Amino acid sequence: MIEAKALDFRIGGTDILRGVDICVSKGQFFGIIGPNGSGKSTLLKLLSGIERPLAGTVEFAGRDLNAYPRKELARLLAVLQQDALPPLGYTVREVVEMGRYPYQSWLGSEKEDPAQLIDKVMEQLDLKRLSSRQVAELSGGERQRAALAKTLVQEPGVLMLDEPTTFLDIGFQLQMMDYVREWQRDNGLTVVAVLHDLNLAAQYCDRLLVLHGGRVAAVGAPAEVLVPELVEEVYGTMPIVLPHPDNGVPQILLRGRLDG
Ligand SMILES: Nc1ncnc2c1ncn2[C@@H]1O[C@H](COP(=O)(O)OP(=O)(O)OP(=O)(O)O)[C@@H](O)[C@H]1O
Repeated sequence: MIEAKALDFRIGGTDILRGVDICVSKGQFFGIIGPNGSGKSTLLKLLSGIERPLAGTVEFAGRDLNAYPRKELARLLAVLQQDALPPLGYTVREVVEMGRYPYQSWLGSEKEDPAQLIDKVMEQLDLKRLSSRQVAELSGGERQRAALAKTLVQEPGVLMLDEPTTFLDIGFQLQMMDYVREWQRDNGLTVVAVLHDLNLAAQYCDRLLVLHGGRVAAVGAPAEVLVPELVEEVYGTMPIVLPHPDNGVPQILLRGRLDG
């Protein structure tokens, strides 16, 4: 579904990404992890076409990303960036409706009325009671849900998420990830997510790519990637890794320097 080869990216003479390959199959939940500054958000920008690589190629379904007309790409791909909502003057419903832009004619109308779809997504994300509230008045978790609803009504085949759980408490973190997984399973959505929380990444992702200093340090299933030696090499701290009692995926326990 998504294939990027030999991606290089540089800012002001500094290498940010070097020789990054990534291959994501249709319907996969793919996680990008790595320490601060390792290039995760930059990689997501290259994969979504927000930035162009200095060298290398990005293809969606065998076609170069740059060959897609803008609206066609917007029907295929939705990106949830951090704090992506317009700050002022819109209600939650209006913001969610903006997700239908790729399907509208230049007059702003659609062939089929999207109201039912919008209602369904708002219902699923528990946004109906917030429908006429201004987005500026929402809590962090409510804003994240509204932003996710906007991307889901876009009915994308591919959803890219940049740290979608930042600022959310553990209840909302799980809720957010569960919503995305539900869509992934029910609608065959392909998900590429930059995640900081390694335990969430292990729970939800089919595959993980680890970036370290702008290069790929490892790629594979969570159990192949989240091993103590690699975590120590990349993050500089030696954790305890245990299988989750529910499903056996690796979970990380941190050790303070003075512990043990
Ligand atoms: N506009 C910019 N100008 C200069 N350097 C930049 C710019 N944008 C990113 N960088 C640098 O590129 C590197 C990778 O940044 P990026 O945001 O992709 O990392 P990240 O892995 O997403 O980090 P984090 O986990 O802290 O969000 C960092 O060293 C960052 O300082």
